[in-house]
Parts: sequence; C-alpha cells; structure tokens
Amino acid sequence: MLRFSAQCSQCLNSIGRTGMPPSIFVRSMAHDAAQKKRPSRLVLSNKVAFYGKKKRNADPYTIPGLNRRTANIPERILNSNKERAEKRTDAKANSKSKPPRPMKHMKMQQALAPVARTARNVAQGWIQSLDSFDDFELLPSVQQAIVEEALGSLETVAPTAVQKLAIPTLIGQHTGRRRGEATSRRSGVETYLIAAETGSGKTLAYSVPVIDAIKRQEMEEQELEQQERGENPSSTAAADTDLEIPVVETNALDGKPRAVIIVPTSELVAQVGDVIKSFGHVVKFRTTLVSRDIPPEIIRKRLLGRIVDVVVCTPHLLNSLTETNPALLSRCTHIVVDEADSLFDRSFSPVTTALIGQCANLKKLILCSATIPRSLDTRLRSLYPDMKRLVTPNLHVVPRRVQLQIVDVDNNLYHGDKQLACADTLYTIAKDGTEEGFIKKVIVFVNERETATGLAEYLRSKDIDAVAFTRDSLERKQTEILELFTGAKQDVAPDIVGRQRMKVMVTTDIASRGVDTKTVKNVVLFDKPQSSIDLIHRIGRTGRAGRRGRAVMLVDKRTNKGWVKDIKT
Ligand SMILES: Nc1ncnc2c1ncn2[C@@H]1O[C@H](COP(=O)(O)OP(=O)(O)OP(=O)(O)O)[C@@H](O)[C@H]1O
Repeated sequence: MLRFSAQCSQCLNSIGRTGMPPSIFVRSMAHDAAQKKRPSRLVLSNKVAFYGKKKRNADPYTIPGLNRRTANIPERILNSNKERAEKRTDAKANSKSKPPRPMKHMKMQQALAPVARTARNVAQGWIQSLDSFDDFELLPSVQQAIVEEALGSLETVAPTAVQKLAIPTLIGQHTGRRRGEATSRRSGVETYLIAAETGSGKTLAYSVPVIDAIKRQEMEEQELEQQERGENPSSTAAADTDLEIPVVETNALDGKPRAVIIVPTSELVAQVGDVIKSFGHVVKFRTTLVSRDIPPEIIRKRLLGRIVDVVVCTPHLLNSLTETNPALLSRCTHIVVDEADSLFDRSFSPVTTALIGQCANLKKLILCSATIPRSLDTRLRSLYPDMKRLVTPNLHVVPRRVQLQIVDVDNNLYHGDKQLACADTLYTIAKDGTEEGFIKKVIVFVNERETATGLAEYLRSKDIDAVAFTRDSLERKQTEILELFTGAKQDVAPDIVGRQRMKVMVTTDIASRGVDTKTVKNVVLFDKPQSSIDLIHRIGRTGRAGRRGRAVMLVDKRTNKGWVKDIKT
C-alpha cells in the first residue's frame, strides 16, 4: 500500500489536481524524488516474506508464503517448465515433417544405414536394365551352368532382385573396375554385405561371382604357365568348358582351396554344397564339403590328397583342419560367410574372424544374411569400415505373398489348450482344398527340443503324421526328414484323403535358417519366437522364390499384444 505524505507539498498538489479523496494513497514521482535523501517511513518493505528468528510466532502475517510479492516457485522449476513448453511447441511444428515413429517391436528395421535417394536411383536404373543372366558379363560356361544345372528345373530363368544387385557388383561389371582389383584402403580386401529377404536366391547371388572368379583365376594361371613354357596361349586356350581339372605333379597346391564358403550347420553344408556342385558339371572345378556328417577320414582324403577349388564347411571343423594344416587357407582369395548374423554372433565370431584372418591372399570377403540385427551392424561397421552393402528394399519384412493368420488359444474353442489349437489348425490346413494331388508339407516351430518331441507325439495321437526334427533326432532320420521337406512336390494316391495327405515336421530353430523348404506352403508358429529375427527366419521357410505361403501364429494371454500388432502392421 502507498501512503502520501501530508508534509510533502508535491503530494498535496497532486491530490488536489486529480481530485482524489485523501483516503486514496498515492505516491507521486515527485514525492519519491524529494524524499531520496530522507526515505519515508511509509515506503513498502522488500522483506515482507522474510521473518527473523525472534518474530517466528509473533505475527501471523509474517508467515512465509503469505504476503509475497512473487510466486513461491524456485527458479530451476520455472526454467524447466518454460523449456518443456518450448519443446512441445517445436515438436508440434515438426511432427508433420518427421517420418512416423518406428514400431517398438520391429526396431531392427532401422538397423541398416539409409541409402541416399540418388544412390538408390542409380542402382534401380541398372537393376531394371538387367532382365536375364545373359546380361551379366560371366564366363559362357557359368551362364550355361546357371540355366542348365542350378535352375534347370525352372521353365523360365530370370535373376532375382538380389542377384541383379550382387552379381554385377561382385564381378565389377557396372563399376568398370578390373576383376580382382582391391579397393579397400586399409587391407586390400573388398568386403561386401549381401542382405536380402529369405528365399530370395542369395546362394546363387554369391556363388555365381565366386565360381566365375576362381575359373578366371585358373585360366589366367594356365595362360601364364603356357607363356613361361613358351607356348602360344591362343592355340591351347579352348573354350573354358573344355578345360580339364589340371594335373599338377607337385602336391604344393593339394587341399588349398581358392574359395571357402562358411555356413553355420551341417544341413546347410549339404544344401549349399549341392548348389555349388551343380555348377561343377559344366564349369569343371572341384568342390569338397566339410561337416560333422562326413567321416573325418573321408574329409582328409578328399581335402588333402588332391587339388580343391571350393570348400563348403562349418567354421569349427575348418578351424580344426587349419590347426593341423596351417597353410590350408593360404591360396584362398574368396571367402563367403553365409548366415552372417549367426556366424558373427558371440559364439561363432572369434572362430569366423580367425579363419578370415588366416587368408593371406584374400581378395573378396562376402557376408550374406536375411536379417541384420543392430549388434551385428555395429560389429561389422567396426570390423570392416569399407564394407559395401548390397541390400534389397524388402529386407526385414514378412513378404506380402505370405498370408499371416493369428489364432487366439484363449478363445472359447481351445480354452488355453495350445496343443489342441495346433491340432485344430493342422486339421483346417489339411482340409483347405489347396495343393490338390500332392502331399501337403507343414512345419511347426517351437522354442525347445522337449516341446518338439512332446508336440509331435500329441499330434500323432490325434491321427496327424508328425515327426520331431531336433538335434536329438537320429542322423539317418534327420536326413530323411530334410530330404522330404526340401525335396520336390510328391504326388499322392487318389484314395488317400484328409489328414493323411499331410506331413508335419515339428522343429526348433535348427530348421529355420537357410533350409530351402521351397515346397512348404504352411508354417505354424506354436511358440512365440524369441525375437523378430527368429520370426522372419521361421516364416521365411514358406513363400520362397516368389511362391505364395501361409503362416499361422498361435497367441495366448502371455503373448505380447503390442508385438503381434506390430507384426500385423
Ligand atoms: N533366379 C531365380 N529364379 C527362380 N528361383 C530361384 C532363382 N534363384 C534362386 N532360386 C530358388 O530360390 C530358392 C531359395 O534360394 P536360396 O536358398 O538361395 O534363398 P536364400 O535367400 O538364401 O534364403 P534364406 O535366407 O532362407 O537362406 C531356391 O529353391 C532356389 O533354387
């Protein structure tokens, strides 16, 4: 409150001028100026919120918080509130321009660095210009082997997206770079990561350039030898198809492959080995498989007693071979690490990187995977900073041609009985009227081996032809089951009906990676996969090579609903 001074002529004047009654307290500027030297007792105190110790209980009007001239809010909170309000306004303004937030449960979609639009346009341009394998600058024998052997069962043969992307790059076609010319500033090794969706033909995408390269190496070496001997190379350099496997008297080259393909399981050694061997019928080179399914004495005989061009192997076995024969990888110029996300995880990584390190003459290192988890992405960036990424646009998505269905186990039909829900789903698949005239093949994925055995028994008790395929299965039985599920379609006798026309394999992740179950149309996910990566590999056993497929997921109250929603989206 302001008081006017009755002794001050200025105050009295101003009251007189405004006509205000003396009860209204006005302090004029002139009064302040006049009182400068001698402050009036009537000026408001700045210390109204302060009370001394003595006055604590003396006067109720001096209670802190009352009689304050500013709100009792600490400066720090006032500032943070202001900042938050500003951020909110900024976020609102930016929300329209920002891309939608990534799905929480599918974070790995962001794992690869985004490709610049211009780079994408350039790549798309030359991908579209390639319609056939003839457009690749490959050796004629390699071209012939693709059409006649590797994809001989198909009526029309055209490269898939990943093949269009990888083959010209790996043979240095569109870059105009000479074959074998190293680009890495650090190590002199060209490193590539091929990442494409499951069943997209990655095996051919890396094996064609590798076979082409080793065959060219062989031809160059032969030319050099002939020149050294003083022969005319042109007279003896027949078409490369006619080249015989060279007979070298010295055994200095024995067992030293030019290329090594590393895969995580012995099942994949057999599968990839078949693809590579199919080229050998036309291109003439030697392939050796190294896995636990092959007796050691046969491996030793095949590998160490003769010249070998390509070795397909599991990492631990190859490592043990290099321990007894340290020069084994000295001639190797090409290494492929298939299923790189497995082979660079914690358990395999030390062995894989050690094997790569042993190749003193390495020219190309090719890593290949259908899924690139963030951890792998980071590790690869630090291990191979100059690595080139050959990535298809549909990486990390469930293909559109695979229909995804969700079955709620807690509904009124099953009351939480998952095994019953699985059996009923299989009955429905058996009766859906598709694959007429053929045996239906269905894969059921579980997380634990024990569940696989138990579920297979239960399904058999319900008259469904189910087998468990786990690490515990007998070796002979494993081969039989795999052959059935990876083989061609099988006709069914007309008198066999319903469920008996269906074969079911109950398995764990052992059959989820790389296994080419191309004639499987239905996959059932009995257990929720441990991660989105496992999900993609499991669903990827159907809908391969552009075919249609169906994946049925059993969900119950323990399944994370957000996860299911993200996958559906
Ligand atoms: N150009 C092509 N045209 C038609 N089919 C092809 C072509 N290339 C490969 N295939 C077929 O596609 C199937 C899947 O190929 P492949 O096993 O190489 O897939 P992938 O990408 O390695 O799958 P995954 O990630 O599951 O290991 C094979 O049966 C193969 O014969």
